[in-house]
Amino acid sequence: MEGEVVSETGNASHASTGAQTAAGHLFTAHDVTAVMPRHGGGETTVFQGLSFHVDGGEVVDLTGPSGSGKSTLLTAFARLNVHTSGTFALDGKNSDAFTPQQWRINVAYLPQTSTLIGETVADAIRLPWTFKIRQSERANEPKDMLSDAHIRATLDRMGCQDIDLDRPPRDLSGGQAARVSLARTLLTKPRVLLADEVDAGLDEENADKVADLLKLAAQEGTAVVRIRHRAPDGRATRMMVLKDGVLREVPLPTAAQVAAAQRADVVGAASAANGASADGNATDGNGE
Ligand SMILES: Nc1ncnc2c1ncn2[C@@H]1O[C@H](COP(=O)(O)OP(=O)(O)OP(=O)(O)O)[C@@H](O)[C@H]1O
Repeated sequence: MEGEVVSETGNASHASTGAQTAAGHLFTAHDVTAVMPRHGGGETTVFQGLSFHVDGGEVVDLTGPSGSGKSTLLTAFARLNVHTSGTFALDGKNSDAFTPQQWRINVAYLPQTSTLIGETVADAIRLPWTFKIRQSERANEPKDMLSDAHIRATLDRMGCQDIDLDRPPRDLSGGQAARVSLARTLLTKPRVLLADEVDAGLDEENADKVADLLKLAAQEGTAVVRIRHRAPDGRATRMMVLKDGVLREVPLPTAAQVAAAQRADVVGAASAANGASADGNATDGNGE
C-alpha cells in the first residue's frame, strides 16, 4: 500500500494522482519518499512515492497518527529534510530552478514553536527582512514596508491589536508569540505556508485566533497546509490523512460534526487541565 493516494470525496479534481497533478496547481509534489536512519543502524522507510498538490486559497488539514510522518512530509515540501526526496514544483516550475533559500521564501515551513529574536516584537518581525536573500525583494517593496506603522497596521488587520510592538518578545504569552511568529512569516508573503501544529498547546481562544490568521492568509491567495491534532475547526477546505505510508483524502466534516467535535475538544481540554487523562483519539477528528 505504500505510496498509494486515495480520494474518498468523489471529487476527481482533488484525487492526487500523478496525472491529475501534472499541471495547473500552485504547488505539486510527486514521488515523495522519506527514509530515516534507525537508531542502532539500518533505515526505515516512513513513506514512499507520495503525491500531493495545493492551490492558493485552500486550507488543507493534514492529520494522522503520531509518527506517521506528517512533519517529515511538510519539511520535505520545504526542502528542509535531508532524509527525504521527491519532485516539487511551484506554478509548474521545478524546485531545482530555485535556490533552497528562494524555495523556502515561497514554500515557508512554520514549526510549532519558533524563536522570536530581537529587543522588541517589531524587531523580531523585521528579522527575516534583514537576511541577504531578501535585499533584492526589499528594493521592490514600498519604502515604509518595515516601518513600525506598517507592521502595526498589518498586525491590526490580522486581529493582533493586543500585541504591543515595543514589548520584548519574551514577555509575550504563548498565544501572542504564536500569532507574532505567524504574522512574521505571513509578512514575507509565502505562496505556500506549511504550518506544523502551530496551534498546539494554545487555549481555544488563541487557537481560534491562529486559525483566523491562516484563513485570512488563504483568502488573500496563500495555499495553507496545516498539521493539526485538534478537533476540526471548520476552516479546512480539504482534509488529508497520512497513515501507514498512505496519504488519503477524507471528506470534510459537516458543520454539525465540527460543532460536536469542538465541544468535545473543549471538554477534553478542561479535563486535561483538571488532571484527568485526556483521550486524544476521541477528539482527533481524523475520522479514524
Ligand atoms: N531526524 C530523524 N532521524 C531519524 N528518524 C526520524 C527523524 N525525524 C523523524 N524521524 C522518524 O520519522 C517518523 C515520522 O516522524 P514525524 O515527526 O514526521 O511524524 P509525525 O506524524 O509528524 O508525528 P507527530 O504527530 O507525533 O508530530 C517517526 O518514526 C520519527 O521517529
